[in-house]
Amino acid sequence: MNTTSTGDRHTRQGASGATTAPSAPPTSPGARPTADDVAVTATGLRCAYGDYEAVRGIDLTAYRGELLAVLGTNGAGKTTTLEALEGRRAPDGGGVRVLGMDPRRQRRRLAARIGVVLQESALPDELTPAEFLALWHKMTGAGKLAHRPVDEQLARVDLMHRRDVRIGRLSGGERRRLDLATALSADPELLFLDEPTAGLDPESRAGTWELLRDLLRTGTTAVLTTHYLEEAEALADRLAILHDGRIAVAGALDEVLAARDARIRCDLDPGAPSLPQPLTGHATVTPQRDGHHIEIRTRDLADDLATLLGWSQTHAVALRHLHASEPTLAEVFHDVAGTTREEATI
Ligand SMILES: Nc1ncnc2c1ncn2[C@@H]1O[C@H](COP(=O)(O)OP(=O)(O)OP(=O)(O)O)[C@@H](O)[C@H]1O
Repeated sequence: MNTTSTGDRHTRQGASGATTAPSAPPTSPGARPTADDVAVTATGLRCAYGDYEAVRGIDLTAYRGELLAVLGTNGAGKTTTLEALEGRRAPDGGGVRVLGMDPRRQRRRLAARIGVVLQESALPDELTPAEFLALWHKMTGAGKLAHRPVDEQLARVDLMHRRDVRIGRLSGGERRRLDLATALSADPELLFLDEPTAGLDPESRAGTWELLRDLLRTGTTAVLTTHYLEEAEALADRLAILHDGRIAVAGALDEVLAARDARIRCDLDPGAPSLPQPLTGHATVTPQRDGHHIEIRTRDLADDLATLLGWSQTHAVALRHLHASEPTLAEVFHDVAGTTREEATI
C-alpha cells in the first residue's frame, strides 16, 4: 500500500454538491504534480441514458501508484463513470484521459496496459478456469503480451483447486476471483475494478486485499468501486463519494476523515453535576427519563476523554454506556446518503 502520499491534498465541497478531486503530488510532499504523476482524469464528465443524465459533470483524478475508491449509493453513477474511463462508453460531455490517452480513440494501445474487472462477470460456463485463461492469453496476447503462466495466475487468486472444474459449477465468489485473475494476467499498470470483491467470503476478500496491496506496492494504479466501506478504508489512498451523478465528497482518505469530529457518548445519572470545563469539543445534553445522554463532538478525542474521565473520578459520577470513536468512513458516507432522505421529505 502506498503510504507516501502526503502532498497538498484537500477535500472540497461546492454548494451544488459538485466537487473536484484534489490536486496532489502522489509521492513527494510539496512538489507540484506533473502530467506523469496522473494516471486517470475525468473533467466535467457527463453521461446520459436517453433523457436521464446518470453522471452530471464530475472531475476525478487517480494518481499513479495509488488506489482511488469511487463510492456511492446504488445508482449514483459509479459503473457509468468507470465505463467512460475504460473507453466502453462515450462521454456526453466533458472528457477523460487514461495514461495520457483517449480511452476510446486509443483503445487498442491502452488495452495492453489496463486490466478491467466488470461489474457483471461474463465467463463461459462450459470452459474450466485453466482453459479459459489459456484462451484469454491467445485472444488478447497474440504473442505480444507477456502473460503469466496459467497456474501462477490461478494460485494468485487461490483457485488452483478449481483449475479443471467447469466455470458453470464455480461459486459466485470463485468466478469473481477468476475475473480478477483475468484482469491481472498481463500485469497491467492500471486496473479498473468494479466491485471486485462482491460476494466473496471474508477470507477470500482478505486475500484479494492482500493481492491488491502487493500490486499497489509495486506501482500499479487502481480505480475501484465498492459497497464495502471497510474495503475502501483498508485500501484507498484517495476517494470520491458519488451521489446522484455528482461528487459529494472527494479527497485523500486520511484528510476526509480528519475533517470530521470524533465522538464521545455516555449516559449520566440524574443529579450529575455540570459537565467539566473546558472541553475542547462541543457537547450536547439530551434529557432522558433516567438521566442525561451526552454526546461530545471533538477534534481532540484523547484530550476530551481524559478530561471527562478525570471529572467523573473527582465527582464520583458514573459514565454509563461510555463509547468513544474516531470518525469513520461510514459516518461520511451516511451523511452523503442521508442528504437524499432529508431532501425527499421537503
Ligand atoms: N442501460 C441503462 N439505461 C438506462 N438507465 C441506466 C442504464 N444503466 C444505468 N442506468 C441508470 O443510471 C444510473 C447510474 O447507474 P450506475 O450503474 O452507473 O450506478 P452505480 O453507482 O454503479 O450503481 P450500483 O451501486 O447499483 O451498481 C442509475 O440510475 C441507473 O438506473
